[in-house]
Amino acid sequence: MSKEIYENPDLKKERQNCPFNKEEITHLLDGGKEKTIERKQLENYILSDEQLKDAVPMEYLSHADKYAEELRKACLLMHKLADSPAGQVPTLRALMGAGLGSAVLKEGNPLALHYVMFIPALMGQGTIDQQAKWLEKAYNLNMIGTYAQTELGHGTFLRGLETRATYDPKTQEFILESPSLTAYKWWPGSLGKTANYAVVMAQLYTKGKCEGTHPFMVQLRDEETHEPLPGIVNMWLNPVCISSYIHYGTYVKPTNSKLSYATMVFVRVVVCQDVTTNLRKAVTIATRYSCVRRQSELKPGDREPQVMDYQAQQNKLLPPLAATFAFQLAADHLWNLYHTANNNIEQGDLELLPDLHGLSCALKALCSSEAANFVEVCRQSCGGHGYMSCSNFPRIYGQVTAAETYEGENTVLWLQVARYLVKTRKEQSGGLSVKYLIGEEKGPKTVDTTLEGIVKLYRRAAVGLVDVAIAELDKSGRKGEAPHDAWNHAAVYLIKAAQAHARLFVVESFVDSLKEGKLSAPVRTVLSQLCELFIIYWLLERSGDFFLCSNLTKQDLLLLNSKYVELLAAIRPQAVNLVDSFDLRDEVLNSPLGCWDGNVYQRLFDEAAKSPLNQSNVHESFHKYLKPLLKSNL
Ligand SMILES: CCCCCCCC/C=C\CCCCC/C=C/C(=O)SCCNC(=O)CCNC(=O)[C@H](O)C(C)(C)COP(=O)(O)OP(=O)(O)OC[C@H]1O[C@@H](n2cnc3c(N)ncnc32)[C@H](O)[C@@H]1OP(=O)(O)O
Ligand SMILES: Cc1cc2nc3c(=O)[nH]c(=O)nc-3n(C[C@H](O)[C@H](O)[C@H](O)COP(=O)(O)OP(=O)(O)OC[C@H]3O[C@@H](n4cnc5c(N)ncnc54)[C@H](O)[C@@H]3O)c2cc1C
Repeated sequence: MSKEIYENPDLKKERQNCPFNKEEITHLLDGGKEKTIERKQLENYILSDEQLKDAVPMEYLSHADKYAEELRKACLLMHKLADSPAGQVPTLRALMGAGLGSAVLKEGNPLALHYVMFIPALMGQGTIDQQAKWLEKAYNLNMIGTYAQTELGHGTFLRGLETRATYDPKTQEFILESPSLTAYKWWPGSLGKTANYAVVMAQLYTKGKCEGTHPFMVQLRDEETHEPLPGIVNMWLNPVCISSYIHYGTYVKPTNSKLSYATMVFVRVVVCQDVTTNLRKAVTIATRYSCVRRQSELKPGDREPQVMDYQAQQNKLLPPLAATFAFQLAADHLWNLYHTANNNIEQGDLELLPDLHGLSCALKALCSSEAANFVEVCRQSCGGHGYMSCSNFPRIYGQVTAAETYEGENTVLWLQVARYLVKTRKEQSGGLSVKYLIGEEKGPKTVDTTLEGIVKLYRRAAVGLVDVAIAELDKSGRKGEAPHDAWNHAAVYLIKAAQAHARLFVVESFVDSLKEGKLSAPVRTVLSQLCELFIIYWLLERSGDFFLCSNLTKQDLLLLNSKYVELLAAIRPQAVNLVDSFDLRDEVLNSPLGCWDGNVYQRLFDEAAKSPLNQSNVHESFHKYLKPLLKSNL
């Protein structure tokens, strides 16, 4: 007799009479029906493998055992990648996109940097010959690489990196050295114990002149014994300059000195997708739990309500739910720009490079910071159970907050965006992705609170805040301040302008995607409600920017507030159906709070029972420490 599949009755009720086709949204997020099929096949292929499951929860292992267990699974995963029926590269791309890696490797993937930075660095910066020599070896995992740029003393300021690569014309070799403690490479993933090669970013010196940071291929460990090569601690020999600019002893400048930063641009684009995938997990966990959890009293004398019926809970969870769609669509736009710009760069056309740099910095900083804030709100919305390690919120939060720092600390990236915006506005040229900065904003300054009207408000804020920042820079200049001091004293305005630009891009991506997309009427309705909710939410959160840069009035704001709470109520009935559309398997969510069947309490209890402390009634430490204390009559 088939075992009755339990489904929490409240969740079951939430799923009845769904007014839209969930699969249509799943296909939209996957990039089409075929992609959904491919993803589900990959998920089955990976998640059905018993050897990829944890014998005991990772949190109960020692540091060394965690590393060994993650490495065991990562190596097994690589074999499965190589044997994948879909092919290695499509499977890898699906693995990275679907957040599947973290479903299997919960403490982190010791081989992630090999795929996310080492191979992209070879592909983006290696010469044809170097790629012929190393790419196959890297794809076949005959070498494990990392990307070693950050040092103990420098992570942000690349022009300040201390590692030196001095070219010796006699031997035609580069001598790499770490001249000081602060020059030690620090932070690169896999560098400590896993990688045997690294792309090392170092200052290139030739004929006594520093030519700036360049990438070098360096072997770190013996391929057989894995022992560090001689002198590896503070002196490296025999590195090879990737995309060598040394021709017969003479340095030939690259067309753009920032092309050596290309790997970071790629990862910033990838990070936008990754933090969105993590946010989708957090929203799914919190939404399902909020429909299972009944607490307190809404109507005196009534049964305890689902906490999702509190407007306060909807205000916590529906903006992040909407954000997952907004960030996904913006990340898709950025990915397309990345490919176009990269193809052009390969043909020597660098026109889109500033746009790509500006936009990748903007979206990486915006998506990572917003996702981190929203994940924390999702955790808090689950009360005490949200604080448990098994809820998976601590791990998801750790992953998204890391993204606020790595690949360019967010503040530093905001200032990069501001530099690009100020230049575009002042020079009235270039800026293909910031066309609104070129020429004056036409049309009346009256405000209408339609979707189009709200988008116009975002544009006014984006261009207005750049002008406010420029006015500050000019004011400082008139006072005789040097440009670098004026820049530093305008930082607050510059960052606000950069953030307003990033939000405009996300808002326009969302609105334009709904206009262009071939959507059924029911899906268009619910996504339009989410879009309107999200752009009003952000406007209300940052109303000062809009008051400063448009004719927005107090009445407009009150009207938008009313519209916002109406949208909360309108979307509430579809919350579970929307997160079900993400099609995230329980193994990917990895949380008793977010499981599809809503059997939360039993699963929480089962998780707690796995703790080593729950394997006996009295832990041995009682006899060692507590009992003597109890007897000591202090
Ligand atoms: C099976 C496995 C599956 C695994 C799946 C896992 C998926 C997980 C997803 C993601 C995981 C990611 C893991 C990543 C781990 C982290 C890695 C790292 O952190 S690597 C190190 C990152 N470090 C940085 O980002 C450093 C930040 N600093 C800088 O980039 C630079 O110092 C700077 C801040 C940009 C300043 O550079 P610099 O001083 O040289 O330039 P400026 O003087 O400011 O500007 C001069 C002009 O150059 C332009 N510019 C600057 N940068 C770029 C660029 N990158 N591209 C193009 N142009 C650039 C700048 O705009 C100026 O132009 P003008 O104004 O003069 O025209
Ligand atoms: C989880 C994780 C994984 C990582 N993996 C790698 C890796 O694989 N390879 C690698 O090379 N690196 C890696 N890193 C290092 C990472 O790239 C750096 O930590 C990051 O670039 C920030 O640089 P920093 O640590 O020097 O911070 P700092 O720049 O020292 O930041 C300290 C403060 O100074 C401020 N600040 C710095 N410059 C400016 C400025 N110009 N204007 C205003 N404020 C400024 C920052 O905003 C920040 O508030 C990793 C980091 C983390 C957290």
